Amino acid sequence: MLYLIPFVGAATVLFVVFRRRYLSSISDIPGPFLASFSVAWQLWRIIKGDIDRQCSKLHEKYGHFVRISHEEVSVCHPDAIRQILLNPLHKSEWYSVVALPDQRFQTPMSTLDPKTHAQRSRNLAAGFAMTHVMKSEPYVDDAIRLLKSRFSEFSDRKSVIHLDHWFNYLAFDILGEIVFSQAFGFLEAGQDLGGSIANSKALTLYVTLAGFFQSIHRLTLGNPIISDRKLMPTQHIFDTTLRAIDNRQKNTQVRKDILSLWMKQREESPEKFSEKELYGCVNMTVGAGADTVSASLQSFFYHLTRYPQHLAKVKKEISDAGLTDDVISYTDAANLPFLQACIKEAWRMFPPVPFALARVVPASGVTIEGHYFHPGTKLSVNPHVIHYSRELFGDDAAEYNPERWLGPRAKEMDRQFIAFGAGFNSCQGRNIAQLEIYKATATIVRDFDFKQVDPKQDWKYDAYFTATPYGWPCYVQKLR
Ligand code: HEM
Repeated sequence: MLYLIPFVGAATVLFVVFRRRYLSSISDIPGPFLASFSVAWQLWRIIKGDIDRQCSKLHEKYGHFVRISHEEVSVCHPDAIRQILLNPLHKSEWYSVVALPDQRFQTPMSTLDPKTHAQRSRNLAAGFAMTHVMKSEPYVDDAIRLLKSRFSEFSDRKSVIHLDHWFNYLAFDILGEIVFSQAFGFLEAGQDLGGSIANSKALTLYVTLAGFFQSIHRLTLGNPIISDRKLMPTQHIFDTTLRAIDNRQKNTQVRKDILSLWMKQREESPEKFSEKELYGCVNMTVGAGADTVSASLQSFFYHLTRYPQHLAKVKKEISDAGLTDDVISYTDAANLPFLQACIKEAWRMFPPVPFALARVVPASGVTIEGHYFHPGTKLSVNPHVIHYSRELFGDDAAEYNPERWLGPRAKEMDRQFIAFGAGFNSCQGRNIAQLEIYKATATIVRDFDFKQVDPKQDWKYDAYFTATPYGWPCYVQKLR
């Protein structure tokens, strides 16, 4: 009888493959062969680091709907954002993995249903509110001032600078100030202290893949027994968070930072905000708020060095506005329309989260362009795919053209702009990101010029859940 086992195993696999490929409610949706019966295509493209570009190519070939796994359809359609992200639908199981280091550390991001998500988000709202974030502006100024002085050193020495490193140091240090009342010290040290930045890339790849294997993840590396022994690959970022909390306790000059507001919230309603949840949320904030900002700043300068006409125009706008403060204020930067268009276009060209934001079709089903999707199907919207759609952004969608945000179609395109996601799960740190990015771009573009060591060399990046470019060394020249 034993000799039958391989045959029964093979027959079962063939049956599952046949059923998924030919008898599923999404069998009529085109896509790669592997995706018609498994998640193998997604895993392979994530490991290759090009899932965003591959998805865009497939939409170019097949149109509005592409089957990217046996149970998931990527949608690139004028109604996609309204029907899928704003609806609001439950998030796919994938998101559970972002409870780090294990499932006891729940956050809004790891929460799948919109109701519980809203309740968890309320705990964090005061800390992320613009009125509170703005109180940190002087400390953001300090960090930008320090970055300027480090850039000046590179300029004086005429040595090569890697902006991916320096923008990450800036973003981490600002997070430290805003969340823990103290910079992490990356800018001061001029290096990746403790390998935090290098590790966060490995962590992102691990998390992006582990999201497809929740049960295995929870039984193995995402198991409390493992995480309590600090053996998790995700441990590094958690250690960074714990160290920052520890240092904050010793700090006699703690301000009313984000952590103080969240701790107050927990004191008032401990039943609604557990200690583990608080730690999870701090961890999520540190994890979400550095690479994304570094990617945004890089995209701004990378594209402007390649489009001198836009660079000249943004410099002129700042000069005409007579902004002479050593660090330009948030309000002044927010009032420069062309600068704002350049920033937005940088986000459009390079959304720092270039991954399928997947939601689950509810019992009532979802119909898009007459196509009925059955309950349980995963529908996803990928910011990169949407932003590069010629149907949504015009024939020049692949071109960096900030003028598009000042033209007659700007409002219409704005509805398709999803660098920060959309709906209940959209980015809660957007105010912080905007504060630092508006100020840093305005100040640095006014005070420095960058030239790529090899102007023909494209940057590199690996698209996991987030993506941060690298590999475009520059020379920097101080202007004032
Ligand atoms: C330009 C920089 C940033 C971009 C483009 C960005 C983009 C995003 C995107 C696309 C999502 C997920 C949406 C989804 O899954 O549907 C997200 C979630 C999130 N981001 Fe950001 N982000 C940025 C910076 C930040 C910063 C600086 C922080 C905090 C300091 C932050 C905190 C968060 C949090 C907490 C979530 C989870 C939201 C939730 O599930 O309720 N982000 N972000």
